[in-house]
Amino acid sequence: MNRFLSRSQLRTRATQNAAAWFSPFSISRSVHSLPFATVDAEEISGSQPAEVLNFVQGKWKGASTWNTLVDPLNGEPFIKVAEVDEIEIQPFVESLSKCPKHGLHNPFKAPERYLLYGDISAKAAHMLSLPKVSDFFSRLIQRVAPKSYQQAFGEVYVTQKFLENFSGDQVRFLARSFGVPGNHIGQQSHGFRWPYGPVAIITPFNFPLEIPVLQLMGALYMGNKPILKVDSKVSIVMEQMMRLLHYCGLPVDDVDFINSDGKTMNKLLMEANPRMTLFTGSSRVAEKLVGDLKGRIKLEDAGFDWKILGPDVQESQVDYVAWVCDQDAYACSGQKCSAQSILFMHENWSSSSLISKLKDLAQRRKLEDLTIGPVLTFTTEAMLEHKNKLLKIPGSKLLFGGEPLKNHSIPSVYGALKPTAIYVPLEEILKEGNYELVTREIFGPFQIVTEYKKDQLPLVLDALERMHAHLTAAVVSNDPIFLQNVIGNTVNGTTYAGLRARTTGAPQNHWFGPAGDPRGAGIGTPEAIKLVWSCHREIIYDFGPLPKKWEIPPST
Ligand SMILES: NC(=O)c1ccc[n+]([C@@H]2O[C@H](COP(=O)([O-])OP(=O)(O)OC[C@H]3O[C@@H](n4cnc5c(N)ncnc54)[C@H](O)[C@@H]3O)[C@@H](O)[C@H]2O)c1
Repeated sequence: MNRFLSRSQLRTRATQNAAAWFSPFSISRSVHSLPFATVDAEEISGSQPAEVLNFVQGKWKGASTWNTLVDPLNGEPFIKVAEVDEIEIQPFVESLSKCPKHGLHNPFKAPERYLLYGDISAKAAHMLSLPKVSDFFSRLIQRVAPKSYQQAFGEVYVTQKFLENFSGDQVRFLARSFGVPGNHIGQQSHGFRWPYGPVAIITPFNFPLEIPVLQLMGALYMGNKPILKVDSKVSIVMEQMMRLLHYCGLPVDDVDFINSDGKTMNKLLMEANPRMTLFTGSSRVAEKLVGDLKGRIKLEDAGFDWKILGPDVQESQVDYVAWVCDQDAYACSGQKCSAQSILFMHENWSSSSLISKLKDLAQRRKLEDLTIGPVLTFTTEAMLEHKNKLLKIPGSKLLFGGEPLKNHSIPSVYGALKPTAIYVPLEEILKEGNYELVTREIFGPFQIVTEYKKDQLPLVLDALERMHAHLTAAVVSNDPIFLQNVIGNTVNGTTYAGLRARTTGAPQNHWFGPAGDPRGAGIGTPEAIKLVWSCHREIIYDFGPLPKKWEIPPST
């Protein structure tokens, strides 16, 4: 999609739709500004820096420290985040502790709030459907987590559709219970979905809107009171979304929103003792929090996501498969937790034009439209060093990329690398000394490519068995026996299978999350919400009456 063309189209539609939503009095205002927003995504700059606040106990609040963020595209200081430090966490701790373990609502308490959240979701979905609003969030995402307009818009769109899915009565259906007849008259057991009460949500930088909104709303739907912390680099997006949610009727006491560094948040968690924490981010921090929180946590952590190209190749499909590989590995500059990290090609594919087509597609990515852009958690040097280590493995070679981006002003705290692919022989990957290096997640435009011969599928499966993260995967084949073999011998939580299989794609219509780990969380679907944000409670009704002539039996 051409960014400028699409934005002007969006603007026209925005004017029409906004007129239907806002009162006649506010139409002219809505064309120029949004009723909830406190920033203009286009205007934020060194001379007009934006400010990001915290929200606690029903009020927007500053902090004693302002963390200044630099524009990832030019290094200009452009956003000031009020970051709470360790001695300022008390209001957040108190606010969370006001919520009882049985939550703000449950099937026996304030059930009207299930309907309230259906209404809030419907209104928020409608707001996001207004092109002016979706354009605002897409641009704001681009400012802090540079990705193409279409990728940023995708986040807004998924969020809108998710909110539509949980409009009307759908929130109360999440809390659907079931009953089983008992052993005698008057007895019945009922299973209920119960909230945890005070909970915490911690999310990373790469999806500034989608991940926090989907998890936040899931937590609220089930009756919890969350404190939400988004990576400060991008928390401006969620700060503005909080304002939109308040505008759509979110009760101000239901959610606290905090900006802080990881250490302060860690301390807050230890003091506030939330009954459940949902962590999305690196495995390093995830494992630390599992210990600190004594296991009261669910994880969406690192992904070293794989794709296997099966034996069935038709030349007419090569373009398509190459295009999906390019999108999976390099869209959002490889900064999706579902990004393709390693590609296992059957030898039939290596003899096709796949790699040369993949190289052409990767090379048409450019900084101007952000189809390639800054890497926010790896420097260029760190990625080049990783490349050099890989190239020392016997038989490995650079397929393409492997150089810094040119002609840019991305600050050196961030990375800037051309889309890169490195071939490493399968036998070498499996060697003890190499395996950890090759399967290290590089959160950037970086993938490993390897080849397997027709009798080497067991080696591929061995490589997959040894991985520690099992998030997404793709098995590109329409051969049912091949698919059965690979799916039956692996565990990834979100696995695409078939000729059109991809590793990325976390829409609202299917489960997204790791498998093979009892701590694994999920996002997006009713099953994910129920699993992450509620626990099972069984009420066994036993009303009687007592049998006639009942007598006290002997002790047992
Ligand atoms: N599985 C998923 O759904 C998913 C989605 C997106 C990203 N990720 C993963 O996230 C990683 C990239 O994000 P990142 O590098 O910013 O992750 P990160 O773990 O460094 O940070 C994630 C969040 O945790 C906070 N944090 C850091 N230390 C903390 C501590 N001690 N206590 C509490 N909070 C703390 C950070 O401030 C941030 O908000 C990649 O590994 C990627 O695969 C996973």
